[in-house]
Amino acid sequence: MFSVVLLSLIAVLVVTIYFYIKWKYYTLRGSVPGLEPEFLFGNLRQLGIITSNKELIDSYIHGCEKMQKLYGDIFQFWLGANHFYVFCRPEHAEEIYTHRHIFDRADMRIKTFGLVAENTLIATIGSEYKRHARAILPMLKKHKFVSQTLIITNCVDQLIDIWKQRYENKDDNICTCLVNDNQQLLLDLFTLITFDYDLGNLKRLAKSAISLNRKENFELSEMTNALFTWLNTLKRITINGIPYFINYYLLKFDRKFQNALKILEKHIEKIIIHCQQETDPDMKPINLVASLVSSLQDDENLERLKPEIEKKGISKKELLDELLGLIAAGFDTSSNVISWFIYYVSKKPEIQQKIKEELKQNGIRKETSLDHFDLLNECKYIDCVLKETLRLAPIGLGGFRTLIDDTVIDGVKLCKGDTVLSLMHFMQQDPRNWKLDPTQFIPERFYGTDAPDINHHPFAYSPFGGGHRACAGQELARLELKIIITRLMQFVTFVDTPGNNGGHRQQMAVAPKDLAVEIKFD
Ligand code: HEM
Repeated sequence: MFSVVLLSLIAVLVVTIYFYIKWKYYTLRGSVPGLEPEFLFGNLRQLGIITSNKELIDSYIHGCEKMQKLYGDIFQFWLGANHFYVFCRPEHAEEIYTHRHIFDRADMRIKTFGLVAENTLIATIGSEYKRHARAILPMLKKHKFVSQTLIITNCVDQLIDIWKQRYENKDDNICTCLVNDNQQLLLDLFTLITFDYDLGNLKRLAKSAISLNRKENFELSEMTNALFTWLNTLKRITINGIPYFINYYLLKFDRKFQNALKILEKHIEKIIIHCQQETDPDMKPINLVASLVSSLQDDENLERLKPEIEKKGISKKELLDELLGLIAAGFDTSSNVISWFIYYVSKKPEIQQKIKEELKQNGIRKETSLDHFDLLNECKYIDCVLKETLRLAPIGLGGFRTLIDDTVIDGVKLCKGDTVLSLMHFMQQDPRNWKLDPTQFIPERFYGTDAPDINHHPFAYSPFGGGHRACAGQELARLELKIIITRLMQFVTFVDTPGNNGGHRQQMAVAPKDLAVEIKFD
């Protein structure tokens, strides 16, 4: 009898919890249109983004685009358990990005990043954010990197040599692993210029190209492997639909993830020691890691006891999280932009030709070393190509913000705690915002003072988000991408092939699913 009562009570409890979670997390709110979400999956399965066993088969961007077609410019959306209101007009973006006292970094970002690196800039707000920003933001300004041009070109040169080894004068000369190649390029390059640390992936890639002439037989470095485990975990917890506190405990017992963290801690400890040995404490920090290391707290225990507003500097754990967060934010985005650039220009040889002519006109030939970024100042067409790539490439959804006060956008009442998304990618391709066909890759839309789309609405184009929480690395990103594009165009031409079909593959950012080009060496 007792056990029957107990079982009944448990059953009632489970059903109550189920309905509570369903009501709290998975129910349409107010009058804003949207698809009634499914338990755990939200709208992801309904929109064909994931399968029933949570395999990602399409990008979140396609999902949001389908919703816009169904419901118009304002709708609600569930990415797993994460609910947000989506806004699709530049006027909405302006409202969201310019009112920093109402819209701050989104809770879902704080919580998901917080599970894998709770102290990264991306996952902090208020005084804690300001303390981290003081150590990081000044070091991500463009002028801090212009002297690193040679490091960037050296990395690109290594990759071009790898391609030569693999494809020059070979029958099988179609490259289908560019997304991976570009990831290794950006990982090595990013850790070198920001942390003065060589991950050695390009060297490994080169070795495998020489010894086996096969691109698949390539072993990642220990740190890169751990980094990918960490990134995949971040991607998984973003979409697995499980409430945060359960994910928190699942991660505590996830051995693969915990091992990866230990490996990352070990390598980052090495980076810190190397940096401390190399840096003169009386000199100004010369790179990002040096700035972070110089901000390390003298007495962590003492700082921990202070209220946040009085804390100074960052702890060692915070430094580890910052480095991970910056790699996560910086490498996947930039490497996918390069992959999309290659995809778009392989379809338009005339654009590659125009870039090459611009380089020649500015005296930049094959043998010209790009040791001064100033050399590229006059290459305005390349700027337009990069701008157009960032407009069309489906890198991310846009800016997420959580409200810290009630407000109204375009007649929609929003409450403190609600999360909104300014759907940047959609706006960048919405025909209402562009004169020339926005589905086409046309750098000329921005080229020259009277170019057709030069006077677009300022908030119709925001690949780096906007406002006080816009991308912290955008100056670095623009600089490294311009140098990479230039260096590639100094030496190679990308030629379209029958398997070069594009499509979306959702990683942290979105990569082209089928990128297959012939690489011609000029
Ligand atoms: C083409 C490359 C990149 C793209 C398209 C990109 C895009 C973005 C976007 C859309 C956001 C969200 C902005 C918002 O919510 O308004 C963001 C945030 C961020 N990005 Fe980037 N990013 C790129 C490269 C980088 C690089 C190279 C770094 C670092 C070195 C970086 C560091 C960050 C950080 C730290 C944040 C969070 C800022 C904050 O929370 O205040 N990003 N990025």
